[in-house]
Amino acid sequence: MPPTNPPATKRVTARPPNARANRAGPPPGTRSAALALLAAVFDRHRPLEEALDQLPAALDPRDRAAAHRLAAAVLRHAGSLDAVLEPHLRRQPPPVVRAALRMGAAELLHLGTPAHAAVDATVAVVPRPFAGLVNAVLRKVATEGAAALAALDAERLDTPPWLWSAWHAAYGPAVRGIARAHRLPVPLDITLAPGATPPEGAEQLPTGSWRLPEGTRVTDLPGFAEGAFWVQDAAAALPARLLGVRPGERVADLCAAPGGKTAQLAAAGGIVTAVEREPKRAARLRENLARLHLAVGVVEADAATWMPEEAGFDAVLLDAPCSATGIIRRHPDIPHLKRPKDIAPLVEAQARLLAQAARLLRPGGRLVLATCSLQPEEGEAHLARAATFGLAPDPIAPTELPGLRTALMRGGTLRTRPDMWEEKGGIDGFFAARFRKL
Ligand SMILES: C[S@@+](CC[C@H](N)C(=O)[O-])C[C@H]1O[C@@H](n2cnc3c(N)ncnc32)[C@H](O)[C@@H]1O
Repeated sequence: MPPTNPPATKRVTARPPNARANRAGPPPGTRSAALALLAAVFDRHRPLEEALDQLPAALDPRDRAAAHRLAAAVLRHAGSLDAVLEPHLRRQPPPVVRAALRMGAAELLHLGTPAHAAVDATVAVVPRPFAGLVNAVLRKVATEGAAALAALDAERLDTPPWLWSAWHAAYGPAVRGIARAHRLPVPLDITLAPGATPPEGAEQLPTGSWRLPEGTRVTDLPGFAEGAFWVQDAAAALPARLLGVRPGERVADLCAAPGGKTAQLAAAGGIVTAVEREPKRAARLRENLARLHLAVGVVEADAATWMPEEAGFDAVLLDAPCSATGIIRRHPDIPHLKRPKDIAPLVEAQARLLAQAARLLRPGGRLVLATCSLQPEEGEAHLARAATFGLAPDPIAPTELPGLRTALMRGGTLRTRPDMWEEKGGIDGFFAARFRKL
């Protein structure tokens, strides 16, 4: 379905992103908060989003955003930062000191914090016996770090070897572009509600999404609270569009929270039932839909077994749970949390969900399967399986992907990768395929 651009009625103005200048680095309190985020990911293997939710409620939202930015810089560059730090360390420091060193080095080498501020503030958050070490090492990094970093293969160092091998096998030399994209700042993409006008400074992408500069805080944008738009990467906006929902059609969205795609389906006029298994995530889905003033039936259930009294849906969207290796740009904790052994159980769960999605459709009904993964097992490998569930391919046409023809694969499936649209600021990695029920 081609994107529809609502007529402009009024323009709204965004507060400039990162309004605080970087004269002295991040505001006070953020480095301790960033250390807490890094400990959650590196030491306890918990997702960054969860750790962000657990920061003290009293933390100023700007400090929270700065801590997030700092932690994200460390997670994005951890391998190359370690390689820069290593020559200056005689023995392995304790985890909190290692995290602080990575953080100080990230400020010096990636965030443009002045050397004195980065060094002094990092020294202040480490246990006293390590203050001298951290001071000495970061002073070295301040003077020699940039040259050391330039001499490294940072793209490779910042990519877990198993992912590099898998992406090289799937995409050949493009693996380097993918790894490069993971190290770059990421713009903010939004989808506009029908009839809403874009925030000032937003640029429209060929596929219909709107893009704002990196560092824009969405909650600061006029129109956010009123439900004029929602956050959604340009690639994430494609699967629901490809379903081509018409007003009045009955639509099931099987793995729905936080609800970006549900919102698109409802905004297109579908009568939508959104299924979500996790109660907390279902609550967030309801909140988001309320902000957007969209009426959707939300069901808390396992979509692999959910069967309503009245099935026979016109359209089903299955945005299946996956390894999320396509969204590392926005979630730099993923390479530190996922392991090769995580893929097989996810593929199995996706296959069960696909079988059930097929059962929910009326004959002739449409299904879009999507995953935000770059692993072919979680995408292309499902095509052969779909045939056994009575699903026939419904190839995507080139005209449905304006400006993104390179993402259209043989057989009419979609495969976006983070190295695409490099000049525009990149795009997340998604797989999507459309089917018709026989
Ligand atoms: C990839 S996310 C969905 C993103 C969402 N479609 C959007 O656009 O905002 C997958 C979601 O599916 C949920 N989920 C995972 N397995 C499920 C299952 N068996 N039944 C229902 N929901 C499930 C997860 O809790 C998660 O919220």
